[in-house]
Amino acid sequence: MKKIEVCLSPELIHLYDSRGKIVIIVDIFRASSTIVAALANGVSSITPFKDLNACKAMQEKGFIIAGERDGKQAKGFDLGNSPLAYLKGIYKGKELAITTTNGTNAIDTIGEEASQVLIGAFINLNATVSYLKNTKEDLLIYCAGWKGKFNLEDSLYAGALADSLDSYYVTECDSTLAFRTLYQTQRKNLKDFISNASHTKRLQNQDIEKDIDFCLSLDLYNAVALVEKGKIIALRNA
Ligand SMILES: O=C(O)[C@H](CS(=O)(=O)O)OP(=O)(O)O
Repeated sequence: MKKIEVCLSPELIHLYDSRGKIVIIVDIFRASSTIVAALANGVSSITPFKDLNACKAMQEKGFIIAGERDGKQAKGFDLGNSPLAYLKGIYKGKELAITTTNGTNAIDTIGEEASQVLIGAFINLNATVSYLKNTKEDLLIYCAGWKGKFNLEDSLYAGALADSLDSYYVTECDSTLAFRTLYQTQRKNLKDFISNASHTKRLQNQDIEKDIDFCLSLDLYNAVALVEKGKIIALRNA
């Protein structure tokens, strides 16, 4: 049977072997939610960058550029890191380049040894669950955390995904067991529970409560986000 594991922070990723596995990267506040929202609202592809200047240079190539550092829109960029910026198909058909504090950094650390790399968010949880049910490989859920530290919202997403896939995978991984159980106890109270998280408080100070609320909404979209040859694209479930 397939196996599932959860890596709670980029500082721990060297302890995991991603060879031949599906790796799903999660950064609920806000990069992975923003990536899924952008693709579901018609952005044709998203190229993630670790480096701010490399991302900015993509503007000359006709890309829309989104840049965020410490929760704020980076200087000279078209957009910051808000998923709400992509609603109503404003950027439909456009190519996007994006760099964020934690999320695109985590994407950068996963090499080509993984069999597939997905990007996960609560807003497409069920779509990702349906997709993964039909795959053969083991699964590694990789939480982007905050500046190397563990965070609650990414870990609870990992618990939600593990819980939804319970009959499809086995696990000997303690972080999977811990967060599946925490999700089961908090699932009816998820928004309130995560509102205590450090990252929620940090972003609330930046007046982006609407983003937080959006990122914690379940199953708004049926698109699955897949990294392919350095770009993130949408797969739509049948
Ligand atoms: O803008 C965000 O949501 C965060 C910024 S911060 O590090 O939490 O201040 O970036 P992300 O890469 O999406 O975690």
